[in-house]
This record gives sequence, structure tokens and C-alpha cells, in this order.
Amino acid sequence: MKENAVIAVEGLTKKFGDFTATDAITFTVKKGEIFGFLGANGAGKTTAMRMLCGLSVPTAGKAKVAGFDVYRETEKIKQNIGYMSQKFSLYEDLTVKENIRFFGGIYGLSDQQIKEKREALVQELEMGSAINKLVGDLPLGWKQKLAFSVAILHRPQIVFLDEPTGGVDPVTRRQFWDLIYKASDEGITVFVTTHYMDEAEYCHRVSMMVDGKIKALDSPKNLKKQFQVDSMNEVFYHLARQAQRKSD
Ligand SMILES: Nc1ncnc2c1ncn2[C@@H]1O[C@H](COP(=O)(O)OP(=O)(O)OP(=O)(O)O)[C@@H](O)[C@H]1O
Repeated sequence: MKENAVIAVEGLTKKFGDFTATDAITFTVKKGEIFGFLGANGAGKTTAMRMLCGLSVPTAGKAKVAGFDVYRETEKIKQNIGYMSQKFSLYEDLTVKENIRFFGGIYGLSDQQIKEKREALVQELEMGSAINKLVGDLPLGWKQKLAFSVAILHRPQIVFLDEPTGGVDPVTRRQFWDLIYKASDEGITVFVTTHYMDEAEYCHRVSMMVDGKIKALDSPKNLKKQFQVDSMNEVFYHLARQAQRKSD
């Protein structure tokens, strides 16, 4: 593994029968880096992310996540990562406090650690008044910020975010990204999929996936230069229109 690489992927492939969902992808991600993992619907992002999280066995290729092998050390991987998706995050029928206690317990934190983390988190998110509210009753933007903070409660090496800000406006997304930058400054690596191009602009580097393959990978600035365009939106459009694969 390259020095400083917390994710190292080489020729990683996943087939479902004859269909190759993720096709020999190769890249590395550095400690503290914010790595955007982009692609049109059906490009193969979720499939790749599931392999990196130790939730799905690759068909071929190699990958190490937090120094652990995706074939043999999936339990170690799960202990060293955080995960947040639009679909699975917090329990809506538990309060903010109960969610923090529940996930803190799952991550193996002591009662004292959970209390300290909870106090810091509530202060950071300015959520003191909501601590005993049901998560289901909170505005979506608050839920997402809370879900992110809970996903890094145990200070994992890497946090995987699968379309974390779906459905909220650019201002709320920007606030969410302040939390991402803070985590990155603390050395947590952020691996994020998104369909929002304002978020792509916020990443240190972005990979663009088309039909299972990585077609471009660089900083937003260099990608714009490479494709001679002014925005990540145009970079995305340029690449995504090459896709043959139909989205679901
Ligand atoms: N378990 C499975 N069995 C068969 N095909 C699958 C399976 N999981 C995913 N696929 C197919 O693999 C392709 C890639 O899917 P994947 O969910 O990884 O894409 P994605 O880039 O995450 O898309 P989206 O942005 O819509 O979530 C799709 O064509 C999908 O239908």
C-alpha cells in the first residue's frame, strides 16, 4: 500500500452473473482526503462502496481499507470505518439522545465516553433544545448533520457517505460540508458519493465512473482544465453522456 494511503484499490471488479457492475477500478485515497465518488445512476458506485465497506465480496482485484483486506479482514474494516447513507442512518422513533447512546454502544464506547461525545456533539450542532426530541420530528438537514456526527462518533479512520445530503437545499448542504471539512482536518478520510455538482466542487479529488469504469480522476480544478470547461457540472455531463448503461 502506498505510504499514507488509507484506501488502496487495484483492478477491483464485481460481476453479477455475466454483468460487470464494477469493472477493474484502481485508485488510492490519502489520510484526511475528501474523495468524491461520482457517476450517473447505475454506474456502479454503490456496488464498489459495498465492497470497500466489507459488505460484499469482490469477484476480482485487490483492495485494502484502513490497512485491511476486503476479502479476509472485513470485521476489522467495519471496526475502522463509519457509514452514512440517505436510506440507512438513525432511528426515527428514538430521540436524539437515545440514538447517540445506541450507536455509541454499538461502536464500543463507554458510558462516560458517550456522555462526553454527546455533550460535544450537541454543542457543535447547536442542538441542545432538541436532545429529547424524536429524530423523526427533526428537519431533514438536522437529521443529516446528526447522522454524520454519529457516523464518526468512534473517530473511524474513514467515513463512507452514500448521497448524504439528498433532498436538501445548497445552503443546508454547505453547512453539512463544514462538518466534513472539520472531520477531514482531524485526519478522518471522507469517501462520498453525490449527485450534486456543488458538492463535487468541494472535494479534494473526484473520480468519475461510467459503466463500471473510472473514466477520470483528479482535483475539480484539474478536471475542469482537462475538459476545458468551467464547472464540474459540465465535466460530469461530458462523461456521463458516454454511458451506454441504462439506469434503473
Ligand atoms: N445484486 C445485484 N444483482 C444484479 N445486478 C445488480 C445488483 N446490484 C447492482 N446491480 C446492477 O449493477 C449496476 C450498478 O449498480 P449500482 O447500484 O452500483 O450503481 P450506482 O452507481 O450506485 O447507481 P445509483 O446512483 O443509482 O445508486 C446497476 O445496473 C444495477 O442494476
